[in-house]
Amino acid sequence: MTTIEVRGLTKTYGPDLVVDDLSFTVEPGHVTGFLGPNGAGKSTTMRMILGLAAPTKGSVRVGGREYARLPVPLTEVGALLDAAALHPARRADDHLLAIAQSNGIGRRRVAEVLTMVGLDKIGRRRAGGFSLGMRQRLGIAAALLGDPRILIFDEPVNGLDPEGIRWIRDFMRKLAADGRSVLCSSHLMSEMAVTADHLVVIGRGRLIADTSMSEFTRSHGDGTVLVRAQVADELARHLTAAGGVVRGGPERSLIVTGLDSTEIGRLAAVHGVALSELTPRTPSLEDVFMELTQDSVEYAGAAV
Ligand SMILES: Nc1ncnc2c1ncn2[C@@H]1O[C@H](COP(=O)(O)OP(=O)(O)OP(=O)(O)O)[C@@H](O)[C@H]1O
Repeated sequence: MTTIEVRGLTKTYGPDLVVDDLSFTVEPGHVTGFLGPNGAGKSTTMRMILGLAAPTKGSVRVGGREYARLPVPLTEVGALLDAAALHPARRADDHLLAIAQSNGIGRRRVAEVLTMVGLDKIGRRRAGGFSLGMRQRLGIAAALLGDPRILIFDEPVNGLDPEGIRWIRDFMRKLAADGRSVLCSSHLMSEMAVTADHLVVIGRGRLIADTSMSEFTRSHGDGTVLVRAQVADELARHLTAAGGVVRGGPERSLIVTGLDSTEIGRLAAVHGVALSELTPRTPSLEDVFMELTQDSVEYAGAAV
């Protein structure tokens, strides 16, 4: 079994309810994006999945068992929580070897994971001199040591340059394509839009959405279509007569609601109106996310 099953998970710190009756399942073969505004409870949830924090209520099963009951956890689940958690004076390969040996994993696997993350040429260098991108790769190498079927990444692309972001994105997608379960937290919506297949969205510790990426934007979309025609006014009349709601868009375009692009194309053809553009518009993941979580952000900025 390669799933993560979170059931009724709850965590309080003193009077603060940080994770509130959260239930979701992370399935193999997908990158599951774990989204939420700052302070939503993502890291706390991940720490409970990994047995680093005790739930106040509820349960988590990793590969069918509680983390504490996994005989060799590293072979079941690998995690990148904080890439800065390195001994700066230690060489990269020694860092990995220490983790490997304490889990009964051999030296050969250290060389393998260094190659997988592209650090094989610099494995003898001290981690203290590594860039953030290299540290992230080293952290991922550590997570892969036990060849686990489940991987958890907490904000893996934070602070990385575009090349580093692309590398991590492609790597996560490859891990999922191998049939692994990948759970990746982020508050970067645009990044998740091109990385994740499935989304679990939380706000103030509560589940807001648990859905496929396409369903997420589709079900929350306003379903507008952008249309351009030489005779925009005439087209607008026909569309309105057919039950559409039409308003002016950028650069003399029309934004239509209430009719889909097939229907608009058909009406244009029937009335002999040539179209130069017909674009269904789904809202960006960021738009949907902002709308869904607006009540659950910790500190909202004033409009400027
Ligand atoms: N050990 C702790 N003691 C008290 N409060 C804590 C502790 N750990 C986390 N919290 C609080 O729990 C809330 C959720 O924090 P958490 O780090 O899980 O959120 P997050 O979604 O990962 O946020 P971010 O995107 O900012 O990392 C925050 O309000 C935080 O201050």
